[in-house]
Order: sequence, then structure tokens, then C-alpha cells
Amino acid sequence: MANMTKPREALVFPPDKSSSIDLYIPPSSTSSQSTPTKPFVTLTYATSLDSSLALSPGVQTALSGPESKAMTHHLRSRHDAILIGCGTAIADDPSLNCRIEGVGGYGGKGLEGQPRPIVLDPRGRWDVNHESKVVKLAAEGRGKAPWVFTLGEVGHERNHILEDVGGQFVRIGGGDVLEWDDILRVLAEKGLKSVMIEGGGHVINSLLSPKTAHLVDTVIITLAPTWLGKGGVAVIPDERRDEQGTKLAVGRLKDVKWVPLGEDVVLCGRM
Ligand SMILES: NC(=O)C1=CN([C@@H]2O[C@H](COP(=O)(O)OP(=O)(O)OC[C@H]3O[C@@H](n4cnc5c(N)ncnc54)[C@H](OP(=O)(O)O)[C@@H]3O)[C@@H](O)[C@H]2O)C=CC1
Ligand SMILES: Nc1nc(O)c(N)c(N[C@@H]2O[C@H](COP(=O)(O)O)[C@@H](O)[C@H]2O)n1
Repeated sequence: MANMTKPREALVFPPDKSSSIDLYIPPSSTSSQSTPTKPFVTLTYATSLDSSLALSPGVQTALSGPESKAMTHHLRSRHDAILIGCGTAIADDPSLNCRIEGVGGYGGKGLEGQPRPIVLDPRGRWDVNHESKVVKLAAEGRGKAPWVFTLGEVGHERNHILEDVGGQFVRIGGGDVLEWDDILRVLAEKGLKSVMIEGGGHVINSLLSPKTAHLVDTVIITLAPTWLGKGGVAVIPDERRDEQGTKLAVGRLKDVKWVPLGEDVVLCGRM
């Protein structure tokens, strides 16, 4: 019964904190808020006071404190999928699993509560291999294996590495870029009813662009009390203008709630 013991790194997010956050996320993986062509989309990331995700491109930067980190893992337990761009996969070698006490691999059964990692890698830049954390965790039964969305063919070797642990490369679209409509449609077709989009900068800025921002249902942002300075990986979507060329705000959240968590504050809102 090895997986019934609480592993040292299991996290706990207390129910009194989760009650505020839970109003913004799907009640369960059987959420009725998804549609046949789009899962429920939560955009969630940690940012500095100067809107940076990281000190520099390619540098992993810890912004969340322990309480908000546990909140992120609570979100991971409540979504069917977690999505990042290949820039993040290359920079961070992330685990992309859920380490909340009681989920599969962390005291719970099978892979219950583990999200499916999705990596957008149109040109096969991420050198996924046996040493990649997400692959190792899948092999150990502590997370699901990733699905990598690409535009073209990838080599047999990388295909085998993913397939051996239950992952796959998924070729989508016919153009030069992975379009958000296609990405979300494929997730819905594969039966995933909710996805949390974590980053990084290019992925968030493209999703928040005026043409696609409406695809986001909920936003949950951890604001850490620090400035990272110029040269960081910034969240600044493209500007929006009306037909006369007058600049408008890209978007404004509704139904906003600020939840203090340790030294951070978590902003929840609906698009
Ligand atoms: N603080 C936080 O919460 C988080 C921080 N980060 C940090 O962000 C940094 C990485 O960000 P960044 O370098 O911008 O990389 P991203 O993770 O945003 O990946 C960008 C790449 O994803 C590919 N891609 C595929 N489809 C799309 C699409 N529709 N829109 C945008 N990109 C797409 C492109 O690959 P191609 O160029 O091959 O076409 C693009 O270059 C790291 O330092 C990481 O630590 C990341 C996540 C969360
Ligand atoms: N919520 C949050 N806070 C931070 O301070 C971060 N740097 C990130 N980064 C995201 O989390 C991924 C790492 O996750 P694992 O612990 O390896 O599972 C990283 O790749 C970013 O997506 N997030």
C-alpha cells in the first residue's frame, strides 16, 4: 500500500481558504459549464507587482509563497488539464502534477485528481526525454503523462518516450500556428471538460489578445509582493482599438474577489 502513506512533499490547502476560490472554478471534472467545442478555461499564473512571470526569459522564478503554491495545486486537482507553452517546458522542466494530499500518487487512489499536462510545442522544440520530470512522474504513477500539441511530425524516439508512459503527440491545425479555437476544440473532443492555462508569457499574451480573450472563463492570479525589474517575462497583451482607432482596455474582470494568502494576494474574477 505504498501510495496510502503521505509523501513528504504533499501539500494541504485548507477548506476555509478554498471556499472563496472554489466559486470561480468548475465544481468537479463533470462540469456542465464546458461545451462540446470548448472546455471551461481558467487562466492562472503568479505575477510580480510589475507584471512579470519570471526574472528573464528562460529563468524559473519562485513568486508564490507556500500558501498560494498550495492554492495552485488545489486548482490543479480541480481541472482535467493543465496547459503550458514549450518555452515554459524548456525553461522549467516542470512537474505539472498535483501534489495535494489525498490525490492519486499522494495518498489517493490511482491518478484520481491528477490533471492531464498539455504542452503547446508547434515545432518540436521541447526535448522531452526519459529525464523530463513530467515523464518520470508519469512512470512513477504520480502524475498523468503529457500530451504535446504540435503542427508537424516528431521523431519516432520522442513518440516512444511519451507513449511508453501513456502520453502522446497530437498533431492539430493546418497552418503555421496553433490556434486557440483548435486547441480548445481538441481538448473538448478528447473529453477534457476543464483546463487551467498556466503560462508562460507568450501563451498568456496570445490568449489575452482581443480576438481570443473571450475564450477565458475565469482568471485566478497570484500577486506576489515583489518587483522583478525590466527584462522580465511580462504579461502585456496586445492593445485593442475601436473602429475609429481609439484605444480601449483589452478587458476588465467582473465579480472580482481578492483573497489574501500568506504574503501574497490572489485575484479571482470572471471574463
Ligand atoms: N509565474 C508563473 O506563474 C509562470 C511563469 N512562467 C515562466 O514563463 C517563462 C516562459 O515563458 P515564455 O518564454 O513566454 O514561453 P511560453 O511558455 O509562453 O511558450 C511560448 C511558446 O509556445 C508556443 N506556442 C504554441 N502555441 C502558442 C500560442 N497559441 N500562443 C503562444 N505561444 C504558443 C510557441 O512556440 P514556437 O516559438 O516554437 O512557435 C511559443 O514560442 C519561463 O521563465 C517560466 O518560468 C511560466 C508559467 C507560469
Ligand atoms: N503558481 C506559480 N507560482 C510560481 O511562483 C511559479 N513560478 C509558477 N510557475 C508555474 O508552475 C510550473 C512549475 O510547476 P511544478 O512545481 O514543476 O509542477 C511552472 O512550469 C509554471 O507553469 N506557478
